[in-house]
Amino acid sequence: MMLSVKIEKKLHDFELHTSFTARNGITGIIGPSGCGKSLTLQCIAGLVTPDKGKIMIEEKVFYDSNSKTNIKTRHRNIGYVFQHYALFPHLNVEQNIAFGLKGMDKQDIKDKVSQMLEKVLLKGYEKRYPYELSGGQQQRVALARTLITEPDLLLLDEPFSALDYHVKDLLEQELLHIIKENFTGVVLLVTHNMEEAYRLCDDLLLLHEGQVVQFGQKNAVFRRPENVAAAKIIGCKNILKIDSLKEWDNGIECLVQNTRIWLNPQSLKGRLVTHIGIHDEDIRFVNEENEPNTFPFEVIHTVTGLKQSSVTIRVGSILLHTAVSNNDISRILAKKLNVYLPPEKLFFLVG
Ligand SMILES: Nc1ncnc2c1ncn2[C@@H]1O[C@H](COP(=O)(O)OP(=O)(O)OP(=O)(O)O)[C@@H](O)[C@H]1O
Repeated sequence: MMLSVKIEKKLHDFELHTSFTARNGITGIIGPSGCGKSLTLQCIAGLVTPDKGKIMIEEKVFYDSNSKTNIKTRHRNIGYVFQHYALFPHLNVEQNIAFGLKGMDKQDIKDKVSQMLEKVLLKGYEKRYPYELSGGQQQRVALARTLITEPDLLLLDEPFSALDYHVKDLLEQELLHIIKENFTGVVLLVTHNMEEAYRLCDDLLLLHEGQVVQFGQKNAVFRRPENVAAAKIIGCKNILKIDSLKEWDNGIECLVQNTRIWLNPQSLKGRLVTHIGIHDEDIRFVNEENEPNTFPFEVIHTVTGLKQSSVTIRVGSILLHTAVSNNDISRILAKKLNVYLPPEKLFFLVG
C-alpha cells in the first residue's frame, strides 16, 4: 500500500503545505507543538477538508480538489486512535471491540472479537467496563476496536502520551508488537517525542510551521538532517553557523568563529549550506593533539544523569554539548584530553 498526500489548508494565520508518500510500516510525524501534525491526520481522515490537493491510498482517491472528490470519513476505511482512547463508557470490552462490526452475523462477530481479545492480550477482560481497566488496557481495547474493522490505513495521534512514564516503554513495545503482528499497511504515528519516534518508526516525516522539512528512512533522517529546522526537531544539540567554507580534494574546510573544522569531501549539490551540525554523542575525547578537528577545551558545566552526563565545553569561542558516559567523566574533567569532532559525523545544514 502507498498513501500519497499533497495538500494545502489555511486556518486563520496557519498554513499547512504537506506532501509525502508513505509506504507500509510506521511513519512517524514529528515536530514542535502547533506545526500541523494532528491537522495532517484530520485531513487524511476526512475530518477537515483541505483547500487544495489530493489524498489517495493506492488507486483509491479520498480527496481531490481538481475532480471535486471528497469521500466521507466513514467510507475511507481508516483506523484512528487518539491520545484519549474514547472508549464508550457504558459498553464493556467486548461490546466496545465489536462496535464497528454492526450488521455482521452474530456468530462471526463473536469469533472475531474472541480472536482479537487474544491478539491484544485481553482474554478474561471481556465483561469489564473501561473504568475497570488501566490506561494501557484501555488503549489496547481502542486498538482492538480499530484493527477489527480491517482498516486500509492506521492513524495514531500521540497514543502513548496519556500513559504513566514508568509503564510507557513497556506498553509502547507491546502495542508496537500488536500492530506489527496484525497490521501490514501504512501506519502514521504522531508524536512530539523524538526518542519514541526513533524507537518505533521506520520512516520519519519532520514538520515545521506547517511545512515538511524532511522525509525519509529514520536512520537517514537522524544521521543526516538536511536543514536547521530538521536538526532541531531531531534533537541535535550542536548547530554551528559557518563563517566561510573552502572545498579541497581531501575535505571541506569550514571556519566557525575562527575555529577550523574539517568535513569529509562531499558534493554540496548546489545546496546553500549555512551551518554544520554534530550529535552530542558523536563528539569524542582523545589523547591525540594537533590533528585535524582535535581541540583543547574548557568545561563550562556538567549535568550528571543516571548513566551518562551532559558536559558543555568551550572550544575557542564555540560552545559544544557533549554526552559522556559517567565512567569517563573524571578523565574528561582532568583536562588532559582533547576534544575530537570526527569529520564523518559532521553534517552540513541549509539555514
Ligand atoms: N479548527 C481550527 N481553527 C483554527 N486553527 C486551527 C484549528 N485547528 C488547528 N488550528 C491551528 O493549526 C495549527 C496546527 O495545529 P495541530 O493541531 O495540527 O498542531 P500539532 O502539530 O498537532 O500540535 P500539538 O503537538 O500541540 O498537538 C495550530 O497553530 C493550531 O492553532
